[in-house]
Amino acid sequence: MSDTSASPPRPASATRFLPGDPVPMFHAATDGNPRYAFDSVAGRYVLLAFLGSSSHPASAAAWEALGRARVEGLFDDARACAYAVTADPADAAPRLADAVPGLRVFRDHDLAVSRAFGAYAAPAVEGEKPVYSPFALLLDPMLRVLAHAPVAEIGALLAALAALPPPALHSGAEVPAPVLVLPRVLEPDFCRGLIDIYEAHGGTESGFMRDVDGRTVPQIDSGHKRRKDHVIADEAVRAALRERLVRRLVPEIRRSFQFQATRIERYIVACYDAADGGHFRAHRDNTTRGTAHRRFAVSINLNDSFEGGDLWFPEFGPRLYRPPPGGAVVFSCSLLHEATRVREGVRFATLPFLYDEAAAKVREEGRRFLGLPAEA
Ligand SMILES: O=C(O)CCC(=O)C(=O)O
Ligand SMILES: [Fe+2]
Repeated sequence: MSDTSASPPRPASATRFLPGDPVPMFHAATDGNPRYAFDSVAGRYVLLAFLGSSSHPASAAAWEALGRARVEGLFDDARACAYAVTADPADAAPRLADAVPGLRVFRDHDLAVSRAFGAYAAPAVEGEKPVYSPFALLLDPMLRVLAHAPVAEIGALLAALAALPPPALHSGAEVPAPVLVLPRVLEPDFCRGLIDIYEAHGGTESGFMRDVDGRTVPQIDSGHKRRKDHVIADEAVRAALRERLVRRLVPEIRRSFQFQATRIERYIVACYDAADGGHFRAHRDNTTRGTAHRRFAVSINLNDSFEGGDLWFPEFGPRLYRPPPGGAVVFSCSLLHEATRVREGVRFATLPFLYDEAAAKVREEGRRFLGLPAEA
């Protein structure tokens, strides 16, 4: 966005992030996960402490303070969690070690994260060594800055965190997620027909996309996602589904979001079965190069004879969303969302992604990175 007004004043502490600013998303190694996705921690308060190295006395003291606060119950992964960022290989466990739930360590040995957040900056004078300026950020459940402080003053951030309301009330009152809930998209007979197709063919365990070594490839991890999908092969059924989306869903997306959807990805009947713990944990739908074109995700339930199997949007609080059979929940593919575990029965759904002509160009580009033939 271009703007002719002056840039905001520099904050007093080392961070260039001011209250209200969204922070960069990143992947970094923890001891438990070589590619921990920071964007997936949204939905709770987050304390992100750039320590640099615990060989700095102030950073060592901040680490101690985080550990004490965790023991006192401040960091539990539900209301809040904390992350220390170290660039120092000498901080390997046990010097700095994860204490789950609540406290984890990012191993930022290439300094990519520290650089992105301005904790590690090139020297002002050429020839001098770059400087690491340890500081901490307190983030809201949408991963926007609430407060910042040099690590020596981390106590002030911990006190501020302790005084905050539950995450769902961080903006003062509970707000619904910016999603569209739309009943009556598919008729009961049409829903029944799609379930019949699934039952006639069965489904195959479906993965999720991840970028690995520059390619977007499907991954199977039953801890993250458990669902079987049948890809609808019958062109007449695809056309009938498309017709209903164009007639009943596309105009409502235009009304609510000023977006003209012209393309559909994915004609599937998905099945989350309580018998194998069907679920899909918190994720966003457009975070890989092969999926960057996706604009709106659509969840249309085909039945209602199940317990659990709700959608929720952690960045916007704990409210659950469950479209009636034949009804849709439509949401931006960049929102964090989760399909909760089906506790009883079987949930059938059809789950298209919508995009437009501009995004079709992005998809064409993205095909180069797909590690599998792209679906029509
Ligand atoms: O089960 C749902 O309604 C959502 C599925 C989902 O998030 C996905 O397939 O990416
Ligand atoms: Fe999704």
